[in-house]
Amino acid sequence: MKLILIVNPHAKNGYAYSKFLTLKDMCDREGIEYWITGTPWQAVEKIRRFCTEHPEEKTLFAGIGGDGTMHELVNGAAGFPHAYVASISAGSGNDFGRHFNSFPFDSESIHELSKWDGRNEKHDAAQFKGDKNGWFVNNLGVGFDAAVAISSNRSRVKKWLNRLKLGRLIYVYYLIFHLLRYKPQSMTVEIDGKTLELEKVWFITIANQPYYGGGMMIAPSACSDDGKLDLTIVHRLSRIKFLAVFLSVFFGWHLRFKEVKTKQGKRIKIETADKALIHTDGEFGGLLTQHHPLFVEVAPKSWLFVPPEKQGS
Ligand SMILES: Nc1ncnc2c1ncn2[C@@H]1O[C@H](COP(=O)(O)OP(=O)(O)OP(=O)(O)O)[C@@H](O)[C@H]1O
Repeated sequence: MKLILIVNPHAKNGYAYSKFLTLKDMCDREGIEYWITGTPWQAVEKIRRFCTEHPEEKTLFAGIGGDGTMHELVNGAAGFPHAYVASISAGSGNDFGRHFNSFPFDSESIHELSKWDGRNEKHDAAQFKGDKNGWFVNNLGVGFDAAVAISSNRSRVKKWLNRLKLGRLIYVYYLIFHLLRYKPQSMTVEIDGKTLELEKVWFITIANQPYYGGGMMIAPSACSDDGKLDLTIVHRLSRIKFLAVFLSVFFGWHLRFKEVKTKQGKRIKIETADKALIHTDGEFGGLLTQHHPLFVEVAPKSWLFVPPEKQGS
C-alpha cells in the first residue's frame, strides 16, 4: 500500500504550501512521496496516469488543499478500484471536509496516513456531461450561484482580501453585482424521466452532500451514499425576495419559501434556450447553452474515501 500526498500550492493563498514546507523534511526522511502540483488539473492527470501504470498497487492519494483540490483528486481517482482518497484540510471553504471529514494539517496526520491499513468508505460521486465533462463530489450549480462562485474565484482582489482575512467580502460584492444584473431564465429539467418546465429560474443546485459556499446547508437531506442526488430549484421570485432566500441559506431557512423546490433523482438533464454558467464543486464547469444541454448522473459508491480514525477533525 502506498501513500502519495498531493499539495496544491495555491490553496488558501499559499498557506497550504508554506505549511507543507515545514513538514517536507520529515516526508523526505521517512520516504513519504509527495507531489506539489504545478498547474490546475495536473493532479487529475497524474493520478490517472499513476493508476493506469500501477494497476496492482493500492494507493492512497491525500489532498492538501480545499474543495478545488479534492475536486481534482476525485476526478483523478473515481472509477479506479485501487485508488483511495483522503483530505488534509488546508483550504479556505472546506465544504468537502465539513461533510466527509478531513485530517488536520499536521505531522501526526501524515504519520497516521502512512500507516493506513486499507480501511475505507465507499461514497457516491456524480458524472456530468455538457460543454465540459467530469465528476463532482460536493455539488453542481447552474445559474446565479455559479456566476457568483466563478466571478469570486477569478477575482484578483480575492487574494488580497484573503490575506486580510476578509475573503468573504468578495462573495458579498459579487452577490450584489449579479443580483442587480442577473436575468432569470426558463429551463427544462428532466429528473429520472419526469419533465419540469420552469420559468424565471435563478439557480438549480444538484448536491451529493449538504454543504456549499463555505458552510451553507443548501441541501440538508443530501446523503453521499444513498445513490441519489438532491436538487434545489429557486425560481419565480422578485430580486428582493431572491436576496432574502439566498441569505436564508446561511441559516438553512430557504426551504420554508414556496419558490424553493426540492427533488431527488439519479439521472438529470437540464436544458435552456438561453445561456447559464455551471460550477462543479465551486470550479468552472462550462456553460449551459441551447447547443450544450447538461446531463448529470449519480455514480453510486464510485470512489473510496479514507476518513480520520477520530471523526470530527
Ligand atoms: N498547481 C496549481 N497551480 C494553480 N492552481 C492550482 C494548482 N493546483 C490546483 N489548483 C487550483 O487551485 C484552486 C484553489 O484550490 P482549493 O479550492 O483547493 O483552495 P481554496 O480555494 O483555498 O479552498 P476552498 O475551495 O475550500 O475555498 C482550485 O481551482 C484548483 O484547481
